[in-house]
Amino acid sequence: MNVLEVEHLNVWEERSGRNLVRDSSFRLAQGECLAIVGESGSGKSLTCKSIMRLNRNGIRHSGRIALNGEDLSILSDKAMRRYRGRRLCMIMQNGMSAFDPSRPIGAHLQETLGIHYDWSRAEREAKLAAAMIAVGLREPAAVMSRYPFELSGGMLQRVMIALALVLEPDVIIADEPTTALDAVTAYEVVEQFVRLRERLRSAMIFVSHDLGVVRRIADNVLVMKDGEIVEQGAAREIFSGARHPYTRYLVSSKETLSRHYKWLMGGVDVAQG
Ligand SMILES: Nc1ncnc2c1ncn2[C@@H]1O[C@H](COP(=O)(O)OP(=O)(O)OP(=O)(O)O)[C@@H](O)[C@H]1O
Repeated sequence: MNVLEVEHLNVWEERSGRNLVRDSSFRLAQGECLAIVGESGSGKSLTCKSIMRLNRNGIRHSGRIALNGEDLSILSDKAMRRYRGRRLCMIMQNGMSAFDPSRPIGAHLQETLGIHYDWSRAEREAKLAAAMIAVGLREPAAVMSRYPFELSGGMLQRVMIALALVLEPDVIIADEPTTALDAVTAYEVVEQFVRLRERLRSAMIFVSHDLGVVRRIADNVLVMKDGEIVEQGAAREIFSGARHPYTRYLVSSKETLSRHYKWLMGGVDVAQG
């Protein structure tokens, strides 16, 4: 069975009636990673936020979004809040905006786990510490005592990945999680996402501008343009034989970045890669 099914998703601005995402349908199987690519403003984030029911006031959506066969649109806001984090986990582009700036990271993480699990404080702390070590944060106690602004972008992304490891959601939605990072840190963070998938076998939506990253992590790719899906299919096929001219344009225009990424990953010669 599919973990997530999105059927005929439409997103629009209430005030003007302007369509922002049109008739979008896709599915996600267990353990699958689906990349959503497309230029800025094509509707990638609104698609993710609609699934999470996190769109701002003034943005409406319709269509069927089902998690393990259960239609999410019939859930109350309270029930949906319980699903967020525990079953649907979103990892944002900017780690800083995901955490409460006025409290140490550990307090925020403890509270999030406390909402979803009946563990004691000591259990929560032990699980968080183990997950932090697993994602390469060597001194969990020190990280937990810091405020968000005291950690780098790469560390904040690792903290969010560690939290996802403990929460074990059914679906992880990562919205451009590496865009704000330098190339080397982005590479390390992508590798943590790869490991996260291997460990949890969760389904994942990975939004990215960087087709090099998409090649590394995605099984399937969905291409958006002006609020519509213009192409979807297996990542290998999209990269080798894209049918839509826009996808071909994306693939060719991102080749330079991909070469740089391959070079970082495996020492492939930039000139040849
Ligand atoms: N709160 C909002 N109110 C009105 N329009 C919005 C709102 N949020 C997004 N939009 C519009 O919806 C369209 C799609 O936005 P979205 O953020 O989903 O794009 P995106 O593909 O994620 O882009 P990026 O790669 O820049 O994040 C854009 O035209 C954007 O201006």
